[in-house]
Amino acid sequence: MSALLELDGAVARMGAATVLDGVSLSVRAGEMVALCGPNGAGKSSAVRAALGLMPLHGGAAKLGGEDVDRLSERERGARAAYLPQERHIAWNLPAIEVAALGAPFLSGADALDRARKALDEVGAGHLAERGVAEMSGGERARVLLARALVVQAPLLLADEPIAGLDPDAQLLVLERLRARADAGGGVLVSLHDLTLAARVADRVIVLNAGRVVADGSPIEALSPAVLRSAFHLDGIWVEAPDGPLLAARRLLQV
Ligand SMILES: Nc1ncnc2c1ncn2[C@@H]1O[C@H](COP(=O)(O)OP(=O)(O)OP(=O)(O)O)[C@@H](O)[C@H]1O
Repeated sequence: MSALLELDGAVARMGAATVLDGVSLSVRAGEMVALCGPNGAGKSSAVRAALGLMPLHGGAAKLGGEDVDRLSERERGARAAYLPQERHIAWNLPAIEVAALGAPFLSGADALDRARKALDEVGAGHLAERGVAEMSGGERARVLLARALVVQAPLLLADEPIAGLDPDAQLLVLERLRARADAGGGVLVSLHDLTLAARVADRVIVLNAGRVVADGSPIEALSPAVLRSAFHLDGIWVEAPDGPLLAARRLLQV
């Protein structure tokens, strides 16, 4: 079966900068892949390129085996749900109506029903009637995740979905994404927390300066050498009761 998402030697530039420099990666059904890397490594760019939201200067981006440029926006939307890093919502609508926007092709009642379930799933059922402009950043993040879950596309791309969330909410969100993969969907999630990435993901892809520098099982990909070269960390993995735990300190000299 072909991958749900594929970047094949993707090259992208912004102004004079090359932000993706021959990136190849894939996400298959049933797989949760964490995209890790330091600030500016190209994680958001890779996600956007995969969705056809950033033009490529070389290589290819495919969704469901088809070149993304050949797909209409409606077809892209049916193949992939996208939770962007940006959490701005222009209109002060109740959370349930914002979440229902993830299912524009359903009747109003069905969309609202699905939206209510998704809000419950992310622990935001109590916020359903509240205007999104009257929420904290973390509450709004849950509403936007609910909107992405409402889409029910085979693939879910989430760009730093746990940034700014409290620890319990971080684990809840990752559990929901994990559940998507366990139910047969593909999930690509960018994460800065390497311990959480190692605990939830089947595979970790590390980007640095627009290149893939590791792709493998979490502990393999986040090896001491990669921690050192990509993250400037002196780190080791230790076995803790709930899974691997990264013990790391900054490298003073690289
Ligand atoms: N509008 C822009 N114009 C020029 N360069 C940009 C623009 N947006 C991003 N970049 C550059 O593109 C590179 C990749 O950015 P990207 O947002 O993909 O990184 P990231 O890994 O998601 O970073 P972060 O962890 O900080 O969110 C960075 O070097 C960044 O400075």
